[in-house]
Amino acid sequence: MILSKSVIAPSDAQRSRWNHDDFRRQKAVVKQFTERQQSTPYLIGPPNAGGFSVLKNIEYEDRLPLNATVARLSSFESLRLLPVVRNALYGRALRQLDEKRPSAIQALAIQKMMRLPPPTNLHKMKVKLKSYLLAAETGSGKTLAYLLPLFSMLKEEELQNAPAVWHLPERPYIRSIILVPTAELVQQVLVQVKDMCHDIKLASAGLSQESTRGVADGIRKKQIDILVATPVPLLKLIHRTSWNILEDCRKIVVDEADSLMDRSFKDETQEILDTPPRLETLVFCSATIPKTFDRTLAQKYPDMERIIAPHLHQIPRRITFSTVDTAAKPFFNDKRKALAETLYNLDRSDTDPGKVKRIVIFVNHRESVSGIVEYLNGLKIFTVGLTRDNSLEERSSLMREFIRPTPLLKDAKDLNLVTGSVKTLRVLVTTDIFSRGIDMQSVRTIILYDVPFSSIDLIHRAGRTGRMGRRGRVILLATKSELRPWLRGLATTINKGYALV
Ligand SMILES: Nc1ncnc2c1ncn2[C@@H]1O[C@H](COP(=O)(O)OP(=O)(O)OP(=O)(O)O)[C@@H](O)[C@H]1O
Repeated sequence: MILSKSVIAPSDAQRSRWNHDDFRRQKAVVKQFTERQQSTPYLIGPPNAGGFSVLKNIEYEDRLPLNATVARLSSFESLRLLPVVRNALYGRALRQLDEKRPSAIQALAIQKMMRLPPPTNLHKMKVKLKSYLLAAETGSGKTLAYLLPLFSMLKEEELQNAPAVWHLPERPYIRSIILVPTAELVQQVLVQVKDMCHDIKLASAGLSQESTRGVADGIRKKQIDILVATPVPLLKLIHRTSWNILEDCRKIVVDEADSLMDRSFKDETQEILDTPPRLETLVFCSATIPKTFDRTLAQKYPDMERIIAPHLHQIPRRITFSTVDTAAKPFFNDKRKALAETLYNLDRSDTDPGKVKRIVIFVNHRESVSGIVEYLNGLKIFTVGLTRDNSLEERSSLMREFIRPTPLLKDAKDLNLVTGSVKTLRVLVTTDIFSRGIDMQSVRTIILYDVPFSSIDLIHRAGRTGRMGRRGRVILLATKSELRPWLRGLATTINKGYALV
């Protein structure tokens, strides 16, 4: 999974188990790694470290030139965006910020995606598919990185009266699609799209497994510029419509693309991508590039342009990572006790004085959620659980409370906080349904109750805090059996800014 000298240095017991060749090979990797570490600020480890390597390794040399480009593009004015889109960005998406600057992935994505096509090319009826991969660390503003070019392209086509627009029929149509994996993300992205499109004047709609049949069928009767959808309901709609409902769709964004292109979703996603007869722009967006995803993209879209932010696969330095050894005294492998003690410490800590402290606990299996919720509530720590078993309505209302700005403690009564011994905490126990894409700006602490299955899960779970320049902390609880050698060095590895593999 990871990659530092400390992580892969063998213990005496291991040393005796390994044969001589293995050990020499391992030593060579450490040496190579250490040399690179001394000469580069991006500490990328050997891909075989820990014997668990799922992410594509992005070489330092490939990251370096990007920094110079990002530095040059330090304002939205220096990027080719339509004024109506820039105004909606300033007046709506970033209205609360005094200084409005693009993040690295936004600068790179807008620069590369808005470069083409020149206006004259738009008069050709058949346009070659242009595909992109946008990859950047969690909380780095990837949503706007694909929305801003999408809005600009759609609007530009209207203003130039391009074939994509004058060819549009009187009947209903869908001009572009944003595919996301969950109903929560449909809601989150749609809110942002609708907010900005109020000014930009583009029509949008949402479709997920939670949409009623009436809502789904209603989509067939509308003229939609941007449809935000999950794959399965969209596919069902395509199948039960007698004409090709994606006849006029020329742009598709696949958000959380590594998950939408993995085994569980791949067939549905690919069928959707293959349905529009005149697809021009295809954007895959992700915070992680697993090797399998990388291979799929290379095979299916060999001409794809890869736009990769310099800090991909690193957990941002503003997030402090620590490990609690639950095998040690005084927990003696009692993980729940270690969790309670960790929460008591957070309650007493002086971070966010006078404010409610929001904490998210991730577990690997949804069956574990209710037990932990019961246990913590028994200790008068206000805790709620959130799994797929909750209705979308319940999930949305719980989510809203964790997403909106942190309330002051004096207002906490309004939030129905229990009057227990632990007054400052509001805890959410959940699984990976909440780990991807959800923008929890006011969550400062993430507790990993279980060791994540892979570096992919680790990056997404940890990424719910420390978003867009904010500080955060991640605490991993590990029992004796889970404390494998690479795990002991994980905190050092992450806090030094190593990219995970
Ligand atoms: N240029 C910017 N300046 C300041 N804040 C921004 C900027 N762009 C986006 N944001 C804010 O940063 C937060 C994170 O953005 P977003 O949800 O798009 O991140 P992400 O990269 O998609 O994360 P994840 O990988 O977890 O899905 C959002 O609240 C968004 O409004």
